[in-house]
Amino acid sequence: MSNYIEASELIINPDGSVFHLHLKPGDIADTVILVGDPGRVDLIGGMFDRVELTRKNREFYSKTGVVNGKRLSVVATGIGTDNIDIVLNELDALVNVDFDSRSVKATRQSLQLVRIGTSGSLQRDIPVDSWLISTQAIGFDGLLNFYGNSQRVMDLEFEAAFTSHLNWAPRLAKPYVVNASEQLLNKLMVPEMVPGVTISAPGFYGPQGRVIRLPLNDPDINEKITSFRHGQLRVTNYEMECSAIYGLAALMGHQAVTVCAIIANRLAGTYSEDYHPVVEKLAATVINRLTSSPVM
Ligand SMILES: O=P(O)(O)O[C@H]1O[C@H](CO)[C@@H](O)[C@H]1O
Ligand SMILES: O=c1cc[nH]c(=O)[nH]1
Repeated sequence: MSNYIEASELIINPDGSVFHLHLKPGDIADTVILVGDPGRVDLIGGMFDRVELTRKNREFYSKTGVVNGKRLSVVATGIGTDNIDIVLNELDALVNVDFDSRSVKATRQSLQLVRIGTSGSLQRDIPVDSWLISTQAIGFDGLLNFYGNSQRVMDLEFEAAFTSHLNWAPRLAKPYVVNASEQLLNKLMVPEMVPGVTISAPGFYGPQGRVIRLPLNDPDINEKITSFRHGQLRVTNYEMECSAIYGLAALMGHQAVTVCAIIANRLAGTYSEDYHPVVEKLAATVINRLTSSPVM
């Protein structure tokens, strides 16, 4: 069968679960909340009316349950877009690959993927403890460039304006710009939510312009990012996963959105006194919006 996916390409564990996530087809809901911190899975699982299953392997900790009569899953991705490559490919395989015949199903299923994360602000007027929703993501990680036809989901005009403003260094991966799902943006847009454009960086320190001991390749990079404008849009924050979630979701036919609690303001040099209640209220709000009425 030409469609056959070899054992080395999609690794299925002896118990029938997928290699890293240790989840089996049917274990995940249509709506999946993605969090970086595995500790946030217990927080969100604690908001479920009933937990149906819990799985854990490495940093990939998952729960599926029911809230307000709607099935939801929460999956910890760990940190970084390299982990997102694993999580998105395995979640997609769980719904779109027949594990028995090892072939792609004739009918594709679209998941709703909602990342609840933490982030650092790049604009002075977006203070710590704000909530931010990412209308677009800019990937500094380069992950999406490995996939075929990926330019079809990229905003190349935005990319060109951004790289020109920053005088983008040729040794860095080409940044890519991808939009969030319009439907999920509308669903989660509450008055407290600040809309913004989010950079996903392939590191927390140098790649986000932080200097501890090592100097930066471009010491002015954050100032240039803060001053960049593309029409009405400005770049608002750094985190480490959103670009790959938006990019892979768009290529695979899933919907995705990211909301973050701002825990640091890079211009003011401030850090939240305690961001945990901010994340908890954000998660409760997201779950309420996702389960209070049909999303589709
Ligand atoms: O709080 P999470 O979801 O992990 O998100 C942010 O926090 C981590 C860095 O401290 C990165 O994963 C970044 O994206
Ligand atoms: O500044 C920050 C804060 C949280 N997460 C990040 O990636 N960067």
